[in-house]
Amino acid sequence: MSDLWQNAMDHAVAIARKSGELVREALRDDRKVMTKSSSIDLVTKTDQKVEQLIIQSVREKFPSHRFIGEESVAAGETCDLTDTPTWIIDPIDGTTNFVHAFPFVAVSIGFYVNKQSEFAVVFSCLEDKMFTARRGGGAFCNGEPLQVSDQEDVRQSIIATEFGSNRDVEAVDKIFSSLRNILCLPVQGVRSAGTAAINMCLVASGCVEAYYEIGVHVWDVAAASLIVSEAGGVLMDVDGGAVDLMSRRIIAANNRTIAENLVKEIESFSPTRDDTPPPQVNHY
Ligand SMILES: O=P(O)(O)O[C@H]1[C@H](O)[C@@H](O)[C@H](O)[C@H](O)[C@@H]1O
Ligand SMILES: [Mg+2]
Ligand SMILES: [Mg+2]
Repeated sequence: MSDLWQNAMDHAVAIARKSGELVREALRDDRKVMTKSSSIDLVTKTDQKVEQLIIQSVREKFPSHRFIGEESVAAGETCDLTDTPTWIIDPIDGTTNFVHAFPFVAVSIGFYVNKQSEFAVVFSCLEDKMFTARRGGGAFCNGEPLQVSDQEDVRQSIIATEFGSNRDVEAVDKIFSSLRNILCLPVQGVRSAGTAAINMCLVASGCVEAYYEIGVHVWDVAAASLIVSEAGGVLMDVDGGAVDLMSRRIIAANNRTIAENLVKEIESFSPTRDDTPPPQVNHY
């Protein structure tokens, strides 16, 4: 039977590759930085250009589809996931890396129908690694199948996490307290690639056992979540419940045992959800 979404997935791979070329060119010539919510929440013209490129090209081919894009939401678009086919886009995952030429930068495209992930593309454009997954069809890197690590012992694991862009002291204290608990289990190592999507692809590749973060956004994790689950991994909320992509909290792990070990050590908190409507402005 033919795959209903094959055409869309082929387009996602092609446009992610083209976007990656644009990112690589910009890395050589144009990394002018602007800020969003704070002095450490960075955006560049390239983030905006890539998001526009992806949205315009998809709109031409699939006019009825909807979008959730990081830079469109920053510009005031809503962040609602409905049953309509929706492309969830992070044009540059790892903007701070991009600005500093730290070599992990990804273009991330997730595709959801009826709120279920159908396919995913994460292009780690400086490593030239194209990660893909199709629901029920497995996960791949440059066409090679991916499989999570079979490690069951957290003490023999590497855990990835990030510090995010929240510098609120209470949140930073919780982040450090969780990190301290996990380091002192002890685990064999803690790593940060600087991008949620690549951290999760490292889980899918079996290089790290788990990744967790509080403060991510839906566009950071929408694509890589399917890549992790299709590689045999699990997704969990930091309190141990089912993951909710709008909640800005995630554990992506090779198996439940490792994920549950992390749940015990993480001091959780709840950032403002991505699907919270913006405050109403009264024009009297
Ligand atoms: O803003 P971009 O798209 O570069 O993405 C984010 C990363 O992916 C996070 O894991 C990470 O912790 C950062 O906060 C960063 O916001
Ligand atoms: Mg991102
Ligand atoms: Mg981004």
